[in-house]
Amino acid sequence: MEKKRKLDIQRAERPRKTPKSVPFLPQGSNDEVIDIEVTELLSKASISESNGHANGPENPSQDDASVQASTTKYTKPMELNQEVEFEIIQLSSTGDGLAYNSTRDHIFAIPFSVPGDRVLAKPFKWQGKFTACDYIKTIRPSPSREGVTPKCKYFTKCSGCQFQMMPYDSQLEHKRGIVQRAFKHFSGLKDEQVPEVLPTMGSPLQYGYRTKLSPHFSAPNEYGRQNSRSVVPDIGYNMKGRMRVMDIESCPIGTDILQEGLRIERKRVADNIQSYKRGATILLRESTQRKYHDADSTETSTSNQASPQGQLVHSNPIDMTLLSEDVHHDDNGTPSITYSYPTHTDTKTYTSDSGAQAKEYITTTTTPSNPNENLPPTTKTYHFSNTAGSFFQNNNSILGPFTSYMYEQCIPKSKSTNNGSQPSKSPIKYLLDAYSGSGLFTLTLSSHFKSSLGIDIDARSISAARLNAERNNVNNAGFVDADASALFADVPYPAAETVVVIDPPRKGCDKEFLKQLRRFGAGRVIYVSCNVHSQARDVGILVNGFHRDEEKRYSGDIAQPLDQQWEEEGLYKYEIESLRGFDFFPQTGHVEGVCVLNRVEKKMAEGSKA
Ligand SMILES: C[S@@+](CC[C@H](N)C(=O)[O-])C[C@H]1O[C@@H](n2cnc3c(N)ncnc32)[C@H](O)[C@@H]1O
Repeated sequence: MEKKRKLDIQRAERPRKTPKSVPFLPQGSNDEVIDIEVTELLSKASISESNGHANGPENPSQDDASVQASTTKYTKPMELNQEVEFEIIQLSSTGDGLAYNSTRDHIFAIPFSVPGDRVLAKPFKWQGKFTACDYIKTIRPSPSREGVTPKCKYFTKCSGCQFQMMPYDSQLEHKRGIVQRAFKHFSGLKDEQVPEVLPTMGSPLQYGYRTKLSPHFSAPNEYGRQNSRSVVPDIGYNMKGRMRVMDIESCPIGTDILQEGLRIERKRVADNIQSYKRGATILLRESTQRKYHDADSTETSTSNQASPQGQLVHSNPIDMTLLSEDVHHDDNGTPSITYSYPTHTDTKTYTSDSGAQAKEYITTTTTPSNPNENLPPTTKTYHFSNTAGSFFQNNNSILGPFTSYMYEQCIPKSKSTNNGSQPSKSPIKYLLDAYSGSGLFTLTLSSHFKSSLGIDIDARSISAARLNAERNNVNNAGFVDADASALFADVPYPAAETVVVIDPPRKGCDKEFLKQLRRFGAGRVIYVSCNVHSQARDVGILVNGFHRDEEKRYSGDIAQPLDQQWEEEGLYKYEIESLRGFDFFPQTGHVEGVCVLNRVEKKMAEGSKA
């Protein structure tokens, strides 16, 4: 009986089947993001039409127009699969150029195009309000493309990169807009609750930066396998807009050693194709071994105790001026590349074994908190080893500036935030690192704190984090291998003196985690995310306790109380101090968001919490 009741509940909670004109769109997915932006564009067109129309309503509000646009039954705008010319008017957060049809009541989404372009494209998938198109060619390029040549021969076919035709500054500015729109559409917050988004921090490397590649292939041809023929499938990435793999021999956003690895692993698969019954993904992960010139031995041959000869935490400034680069293949054809710098040499290798160890170095640079002291910036180099198949950030070149930024953000600098209220008066002395992985933040931020605690659900990452703490001589950090929401079960730190760093996977935090965070009431929160849409939703919950209501979205009412009980229990709320994007993935449409929040002090005295 109980079992049947459960099943009924599950059924009732499943998304209801919606009419074709209102498809169910997974929250924060690319489909939902483009749907919202297309709706907005159609609303604009409908407002300008109405304003210019003698019998139209006088000054209809934006909301009226949204409702109108969202409830219309859409008709297919044209036969698909024929080539048409379009004028691009806007770039969506999903990286598609958007164009109106001639009657401005339908949108076409054309990848690899920018506003100002006139392009030839082939509509292939009607999706109600808009139609997805294949890019064919640019007929009249926008002036903004001038001087930019895509570096990849697969660009405009492969789904990996969207922006190789854009100047890098424009990519960064566009990503700032993505963060802005994410908070406008997904947080449920009022404009005055969201500060101006700071300029996107660029990546030092804009090509050759990815330290992990994962090309894949579909099931090898059955006929070939049965007849012992070598029929090698395409090995690479999905074609843009299709679930079909295209053959990719090189990927210029990958690091040099991974280009070598890609060539070798493609050949390995081709030579052994008879042994594959199914498709597979190939892991390629870079690993670095560093030798400092001021130490007489490499790190791995020294003990874990810092010694003048073989320092594990390298505190002297390092000079990254490249002096020479030497590609080497050993007798088995295994490649390595040695890069020489004035202070050290880095030897890069790659692994395709998800259980092998991969190693990276990250140098944080921090300026003294009191500018009057006139002290030089302090640099510290950490090294991280982790299992190649576990999570680690994929762009090493930005991790130095990024962790330095994170370091600066841990402690509030000014007495008031841009919203005019005050950050916690209690000094921040403790760090809780939720979704810590192998300890990137727990360790690089550790010198700020009396004590730090990292938590991650991946046991392999937590073992790596403990070893990384030892190897980097970080003695004030502990790690727990558990679900993030367990973090608040028995926190040893006073809430007002604690900063919580959150860096969840793309789907964001679950409600239980956010509820517990608001109950604990950490003095400061830094929310890092590779999906600014789920980040905006979660930040909305921290700030207002409100969330977007899926059912009501189409009637323009997106902010609903999450849970009356939360409000009655008087859980802490937050306000946003700053918001900024980081370009972890140049040439692609992705942006990493960092949102810094302060606890709002309760009006009534609640001494026991703080
Ligand atoms: C985006 S990664 C961030 C890792 C780390 N902060 C870093 O930058 O290297 C997200 C991490 O969340 C972990 N994770 C996923 N679901 C989790 C959960 N429910 N509780 C705790 N950790 C989780 C994953 O194992 C992964 O290490």
